[in-house]
Amino acid sequence: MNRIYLIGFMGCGKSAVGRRLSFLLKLPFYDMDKEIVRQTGKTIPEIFEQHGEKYFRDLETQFLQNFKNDYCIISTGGGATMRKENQKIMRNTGLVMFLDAPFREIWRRIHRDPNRPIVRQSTREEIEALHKARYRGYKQTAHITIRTEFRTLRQITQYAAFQVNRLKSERFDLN
Ligand SMILES: Nc1ncnc2c1ncn2[C@@H]1O[C@H](COP(=O)(O)OP(=O)(O)OP(=O)(O)O)[C@@H](O)[C@H]1O
Ligand SMILES: O=C(O)C1=C[C@@H](O)[C@@H](O)[C@H](O)C1
Ligand SMILES: [Mg+2]
Repeated sequence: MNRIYLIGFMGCGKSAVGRRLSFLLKLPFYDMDKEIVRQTGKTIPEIFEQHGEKYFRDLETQFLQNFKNDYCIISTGGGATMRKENQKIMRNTGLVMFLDAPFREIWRRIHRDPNRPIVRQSTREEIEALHKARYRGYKQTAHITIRTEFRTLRQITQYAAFQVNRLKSERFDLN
């Protein structure tokens, strides 16, 4: 139990909070999407186009199975909590924090981004339905849910750091 996983829908703030938390707690930061891009030498849209979504989901599971570093912060892909297998690995190897942002805010942040194949191919209603369908999975996977509405990135990061320090003595071995 010595990693911190940030989970949640696309655009909820995982990368932005992860970077700040990494600085505050002095722990290295890994972005799962970026690691997959680095390992495959392909962009995420390329992976989806050339190999399909299932292949990308397998890469996510492989990343979680093979990742060896401890004492770090990992920002996960927005769909990485869909598989039970992935949920298990995350809960068993770290503290899992769900950044819970309201859908209208998420949509405002992601709808023009060309690097998100799922958003590019879908309507707002479809993405909202996906958010709804995944919500329970995020809640179930997380040890802690952080509601981000009306909070700045700084406030969210400080709250996350407070939770890490609070839980450290109980079950989270970061020393
Ligand atoms: N609480 C917040 N207040 C203001 N801006 C925010 C907040 N959370 C995130 N943002 C901004 O929203 C955008 C999306 O955030 P970010 O890239 O961190 O999301 P993400 O969860 O990593 O998404 P993905 O991994 O799917 O790309 C960024 O420009 C980020 O600075
Ligand atoms: O929500 C999703 O299914 C995804 C989110 C991104 O982080 C990437 O992992 C990819 O674009 C798929
Ligand atoms: Mg990100």
